[in-house]
Amino acid sequence: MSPYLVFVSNVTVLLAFCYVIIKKAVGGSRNKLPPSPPSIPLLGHLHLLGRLPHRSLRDLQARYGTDGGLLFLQLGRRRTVVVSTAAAAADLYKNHDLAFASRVPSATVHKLSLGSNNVSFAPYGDAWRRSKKLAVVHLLSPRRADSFGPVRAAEAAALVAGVRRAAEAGEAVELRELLYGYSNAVVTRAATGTAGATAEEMKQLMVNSTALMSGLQLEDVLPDAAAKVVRWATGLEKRLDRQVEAWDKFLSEMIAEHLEKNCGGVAGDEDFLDVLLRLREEGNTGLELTDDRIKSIVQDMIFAGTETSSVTLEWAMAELIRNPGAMAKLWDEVARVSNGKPTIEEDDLSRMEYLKAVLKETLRLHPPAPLLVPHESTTAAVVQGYEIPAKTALFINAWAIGRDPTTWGDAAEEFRPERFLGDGSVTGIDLRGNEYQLLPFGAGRRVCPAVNFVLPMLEISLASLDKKTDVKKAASTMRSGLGYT
Ligand code: HEM
Repeated sequence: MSPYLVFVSNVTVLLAFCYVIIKKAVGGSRNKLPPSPPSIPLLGHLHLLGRLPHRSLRDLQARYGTDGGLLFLQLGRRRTVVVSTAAAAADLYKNHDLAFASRVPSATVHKLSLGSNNVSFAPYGDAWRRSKKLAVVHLLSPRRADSFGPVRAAEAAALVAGVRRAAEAGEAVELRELLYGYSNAVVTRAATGTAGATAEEMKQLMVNSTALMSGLQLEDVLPDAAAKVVRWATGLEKRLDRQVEAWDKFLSEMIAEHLEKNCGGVAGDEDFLDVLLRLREEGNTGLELTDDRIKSIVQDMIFAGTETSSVTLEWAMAELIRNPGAMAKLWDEVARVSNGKPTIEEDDLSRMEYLKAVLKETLRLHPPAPLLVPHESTTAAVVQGYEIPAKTALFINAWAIGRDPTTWGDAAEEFRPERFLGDGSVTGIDLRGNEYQLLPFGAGRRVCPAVNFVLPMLEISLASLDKKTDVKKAASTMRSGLGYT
């Protein structure tokens, strides 16, 4: 063979070899990520999210996903994995919980949460672990939750009185406002002992902060430095600074009042702020409880607890009003267990099985955080056979998982508390993240630490809004209606 032919054939073999290697590498790396819809430059898949992202994500999963239950999205700058089935959630929580235990960083949230020195937004690490332990052991333990029984009873009575007043006068009632007022009062009284005008001030701070934190954040699409310039140029940075100052002033006054009040020791039950100040004195949490950290933790509890609880109550009432059969069963149970007593007592709640099923069913269909709070991975992980790189955001679509017909059957979209009762199809499923089919509080390391605290708070208010309260009469004249989205 001529040297020329040898050269040409060698080059051809070499090129073919390179082609195969490159194709394999490119194709292979694409194959290693979960399936993904077509994207557009800069936004990636952001434009596909819509007004109710949990709904859009379920539709995207149905259209582009596979049985693995994972979808890969490029949301602006953020690589994101969405989990939409109980099986994928089980794999993730059982095998990769640690890898995904951090939070997606956000400059706005960091600022408004007073430096993320708290439980909800702290990145995974020693400080978060110690803060979480502190919350679980000292703030939200079953014993501490019990100690707030009188607060729940008083606020449930105020809620009932508000509804009755409206029903008797035949007036329109903003049930949403009353339920928010109830949740806000219980959570702020537990956190700081505060009610009345001060709780109102706190409510205003929360409303303003939520408006600044919700929706698309600049850093989602722009590099950090550019996002900072835009925040400064648009006045957003100033608005954030003002909001942080207002929180800081408010919480500093709160600490000063508590220190003054507690100088001879706390009389009666402690609120969260009392507990944190006492733990600082005792000095054995392994965490430096500076004023700033205490402020951030107290603010975190109020933020995490208020809206979630009031939205749950609102959905429960909405479902009961549009399902009169369920409402009647609940009222029968309340009447039977309370046996003619004028008010419901917390001891009665343990005998109200239908009430508990109503709450489970409400949280199944309407988890107040439908995508939980986004996590972020700190290391690469192989989930359901796909390679997920480090620094990938994770959305668990608890809303879609709660409505998946493979778990919940053909009537998955219907409100049927009976499914959790007797020989119902899913009797044994609980709310604590042990069953990956029902995840309103999340699961694993980042699970909500407040289940003990919040369930009696939700139960006592729902049981108290019984037949005698005339909630139906009041609700039938509701001005704004309940959220049916
Ligand atoms: C119906 C009421 C509530 C629901 C449905 C709920 C749900 C959740 C969810 C989904 C998460 C995120 C889980 C995750 O990241 O995977 C969470 C976290 C958290 N919740 Fe709740 N929550 C409720 C009430 C409360 C209350 C009343 C408090 C405090 C008083 C609270 C404190 C927290 C905290 C501190 C975290 C952060 C946990 C962490 O990052 O490790 N929650 N909650």
